[in-house]
Formats: sequence, C-alpha cells, structure tokens
Amino acid sequence: MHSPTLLIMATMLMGIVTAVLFGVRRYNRNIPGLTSWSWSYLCGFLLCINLLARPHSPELLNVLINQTLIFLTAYLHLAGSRTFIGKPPHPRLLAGIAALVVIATAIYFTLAVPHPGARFTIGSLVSGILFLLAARTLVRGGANRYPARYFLGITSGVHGVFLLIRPALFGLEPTGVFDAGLRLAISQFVVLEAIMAMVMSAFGVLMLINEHIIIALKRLAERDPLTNVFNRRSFLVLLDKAVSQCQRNHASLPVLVIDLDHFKRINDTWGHRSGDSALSHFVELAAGCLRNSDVIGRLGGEEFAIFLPGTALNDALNVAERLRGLVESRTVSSGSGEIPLTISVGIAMHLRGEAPELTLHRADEAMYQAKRNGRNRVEIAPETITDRATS
Ligand SMILES: Nc1nc2c(ncn2[C@@H]2O[C@H](COP(=O)(O)OP(=O)(O)OP(=O)(O)O)[C@@H](O)[C@H]2O)c(=O)[nH]1
Repeated sequence: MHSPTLLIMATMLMGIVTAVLFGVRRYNRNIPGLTSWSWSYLCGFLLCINLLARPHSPELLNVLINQTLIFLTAYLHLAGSRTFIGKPPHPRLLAGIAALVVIATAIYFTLAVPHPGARFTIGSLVSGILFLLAARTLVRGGANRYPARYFLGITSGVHGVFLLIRPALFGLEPTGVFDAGLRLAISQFVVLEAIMAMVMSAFGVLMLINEHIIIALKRLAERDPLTNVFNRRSFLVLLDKAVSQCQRNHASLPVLVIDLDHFKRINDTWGHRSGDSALSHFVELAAGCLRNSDVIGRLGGEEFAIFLPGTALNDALNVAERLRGLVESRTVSSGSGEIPLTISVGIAMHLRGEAPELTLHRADEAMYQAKRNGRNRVEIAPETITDRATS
C-alpha cells in the first residue's frame, strides 16, 4: 500500500481512538489509568500528524516533536498501566532523565552528526523498553479480577519486542533496486504493525475499562457503601450458599447477629457522623477477628450478621466474646471525642434442614435476649423460637 495513505489511515484511527477514550474519560473520571492512556493516545495522534507534516516543517523542530511524542506515547502507556494495577507511577526524575536523553540525542544526531538511523534506533529502543515494562506491569499486576489485563499486557509486550528489533530490520542498507523495494516493504510493515498495535491496545484498554465498570457496579449492588461489608441481600444469598455447602459436608454453621448498643444515643450525643464512624470502627474490629472464610454483612441500621462456616458452637462463642471484649476496650475516635461502644450478640447454630432465614431469626432473638439481659453480652439461641419480649 502507498505509504502516505497508510500514515493517513493510522492518523484517522488514532484520532478516533483518542476521541473515544477522552469521551469515556469524561463520564468515568475515577477509572484508574484512563487519563494517562487517553493522553498516550493523544500523543500518538499528534505523532502521526507530525509525521504527515514532515516534508513541510523545519527538520530539527519536526525531529524534536517526533522524539518527544514517541517517548510520551510509550511513557504514558506505562503510567496508565501502573496506575490501573494500583502501583505508584515511576519516579518523575527517572522519566525526565530518559526524556532528556531521547531529546538530546535527537538534537545531536540532527545538528552535530546527522544520522536519522541513530535517532530512529534510540526512539525505538526507549519506547520498546517502556512498552515492555507496561507489559510486565499488566501481566504480573495484582489485580487478578481483570482478565483483560493479560490481553493488553501481551499486546504491549509484542509491540515492545517489535520496537526493540525494528532498528535491526533497517540495518539492511539499500544497495540495489531489490533492496530499495525491501526497505519500502519494511517501512510499510512498520506502519502497519503500529496500526495493529494501536487498535489492539485500544481494544485492551476498553476491555479493561468495561471490566472495571462491571466490578464497580457489582460492588455497588452487593456492598454497604458506608462500611463496605455485604448488604442484607448479598449476605442472605451467601448464607444460603454456605448452608447448602455445610449440609453437604456435614459441617457446623454458626450465625451471629450483632447490634451496637444505644446507638441512637451516640447519634444524639456526638452527631450522625460520629455514628457513622462507630459503624466503620466496629466493622474494622470485626474484620480483625474473622477468618477468610467467615462472612460479615450489614443487615440494616446498626445491626450486623456474621456466619462462620465449619466452626463449632464453643469456638463461635469464643469469637463473639473476643469481639465483644475488643469493641468494649477500644473507644471510637471521632472529631467530637472518644466514644465508648459496646455490642450485644446473639448466636444460633444452623439446624439441619432449617431455612437460613430461620437461623438468622433465632440469632436475632438471642441478640434481643442479650439486650434484655443488660447489653454488652453474648447469648446463645435455643433450638426453637421464643416470642420476643420488649427490650
Ligand atoms: N449514624 C448513623 N445512624 C444510623 C444509621 N442507620 C441507622 N441509624 C440510627 O441508629 C439508631 C438506632 O436506634 P435504636 O433502634 O433505637 O437502637 P439503639 O439506640 O442502638 O438501642 P438498643 O439497640 O436498644 O441498644 C437510629 O437513631 C437510627 O437513625 C447509619 O447508617 N448511620
């Protein structure tokens, strides 16, 4: 294909992808990495325009813009990938030094020792390394819940490797008609590869954004926004599953219902914000007492529930007592002062064949019994439901 046509095609594609990414970013500013990726594509788009303008602009200016944009495209791709994975950006000083080396060598190989091949090689090597670093970040990254990071990682890696080896392709100096033709074919392949890498990376970025939005929506639907534990609906779904599993494995399943004592008084005395802090404080303490397999949820207001799969009644009682003691011993730090807090806990063991809601109900009854018996205590539910007396 005609080289300028290829370049025009690349410019148009780059422009479209840049516009799409900036459009997505406008409505999703909290997606990590998206800002850097959008700017990376913008730099790629400007790079294409600069290449198109090469015959009509002063050489040094064109070369400087070119090398800077090549560096920025790759560096911002790396920065976006690191941010998305949750890593801090690379030290600015290091990035600044790398950029200076690229620009200084561009000036040197334009004014002092004119050598387009050397400029091309340095630009390719630096951006190749940056793309490989981005690939490593994405593939190794800790965010296992985003499968698309492998796609973007592999795409970045393949492009990075190609950037490293492509200067060697141009080492085939044209000495005759055949070599000149080969050289043209290689240049066209370089542009085609860049287009392919750009389109694939854009797919990868958009797939990652999609996965991020789906996970965020799922989280919103499943979690309590204040304490980040499961909401009532999700807790009941998980309890249902745990009941089936424990019945299959003949394992015990204690359910705890926990209520913060005199919570209204905390709100009335220290303010609603302090009440919110007390809720988060309790969840933090509870999380420290639980195993990975234990599940905590907020049933509503100041009432929480926990189930402990495979735990015997005595051990569940120990966990509940430990939590009760911990909450009693640690005041809630709020802007208005140190707030004392206690909890009342009810424990019910799931009975074979019993509906999960009924187990939860018996634990709730036991919790109310704890309230009636003076609060700041743990009660175990009988195996049958008693009528609730007023607290
Ligand atoms: N700050 C805050 N308060 C809440 C939230 N949800 C419910 N509440 C308040 O929690 C209080 C619960 O009060 P009550 O049901 O009377 O219970 P209590 O004061 O804890 O009394 P006992 O349970 O009998 O110890 C109410 O004042 C609710 O407005 C919340 O998300 N944040």
